[in-house]
Amino acid sequence: MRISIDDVTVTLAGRDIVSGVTLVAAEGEIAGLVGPNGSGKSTLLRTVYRHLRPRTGRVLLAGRDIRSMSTAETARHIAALPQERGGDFEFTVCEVVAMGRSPYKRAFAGDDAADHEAVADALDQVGLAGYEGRGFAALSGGERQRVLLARAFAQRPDVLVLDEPTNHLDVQHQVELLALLRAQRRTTVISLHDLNAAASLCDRLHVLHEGAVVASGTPREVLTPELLAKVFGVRAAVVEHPLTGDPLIAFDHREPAGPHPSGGAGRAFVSRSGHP
Ligand SMILES: Nc1ncnc2c1ncn2[C@@H]1O[C@H](COP(=O)(O)OP(=O)(O)OP(=O)(O)O)[C@@H](O)[C@H]1O
Repeated sequence: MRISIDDVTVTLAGRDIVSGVTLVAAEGEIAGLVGPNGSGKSTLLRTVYRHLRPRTGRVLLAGRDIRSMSTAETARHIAALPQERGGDFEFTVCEVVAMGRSPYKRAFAGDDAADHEAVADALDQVGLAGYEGRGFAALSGGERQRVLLARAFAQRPDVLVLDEPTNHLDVQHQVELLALLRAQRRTTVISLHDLNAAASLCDRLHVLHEGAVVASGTPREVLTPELLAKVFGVRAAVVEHPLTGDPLIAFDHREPAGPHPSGGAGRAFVSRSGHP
C-alpha cells in the first residue's frame, strides 16, 4: 500500500519540529529518512504510526487519511518499530511478539493457529527461534530490538515504519535485517543514521534538515559530497561500492567539513554542543 505524507507540520511545545513535509512511499518502495540529530525524523515517523497528530497536513494510506480510520484498522495496515524500545516489559519474548496480533482480535480472545504461526514466522525471520520463553527484560539491547521487530512483522502489515532499526545490532545482524527488508519488498518508511546502509537499502532517500525536506531522490542523486558537507557538516568522497555497485560514502573522520579545519559546519556543531 502506498503511504503519502502530505504537507505535514508538527508543533511541539510551541515550536514547529516538522514543517510542511510532503513525501511518498509508493507500493513496495523503501523510503529512507536521513538527517542530522534533531532534524525531525522520529517526529515525522510518529505521525505515520499515529503516535502524534500533525498540526496541519495529512498522512494518507492508499489515499485514505489515517485519522479517518480506527486505531485497530490502522494497526492492521501499519506496524512500527518506534525509537522508544520499552526495556522493562515483564513479559516473555513470545508474549511481546504476540502483541503484534492484537489488531486482529476481539477483546479477550485467545491466540489461534494463525497467531501462533505468525509469531513463530516472525521470530524465525529475526533469527530468534527458540527464544520464546525468555524474559524480554533480561535480553541484550540487540536481542530486544529484534524481538520488537518480530512484533512488527507478526502484525503482517502492509506498511512498515522503522525508526533506526539497526541501532544496537552487530554488523551481521544489521546486514541480515537489511537483506530481509530488501527481500520483503513491503512499503517501508525507515530512518537510518548509517548513510551507507541507507544507500544500499533504500529506493529513495529524503533528507531532513531542521524539520524540512531539503533533498529527495535516489541515493545516488541525493548523497553528494556537497549535500554531506552542507547538511551533515562532514567531508566525504562518494565512490562506487566495489562489491555491490551502490554509492559508498568514504567519510573523512579526521576533519569536519569547512574551508578551514577549525571552521565550517563542523565548528558550528562543536560550539552548539557546548564543548569548545
Ligand atoms: N515532545 C517534544 N516536545 C518538545 N520538543 C520535542 C519533543 N520531541 C522532540 N522534540 C524536539 O524536536 C526536535 C526533533 O526531534 P526528533 O527526535 O524528531 O529528531 P531526529 O531527527 O529523530 O533526531 P535523532 O537523529 O537525534 O534521533 C529535537 O530538537 C527535539 O528536541
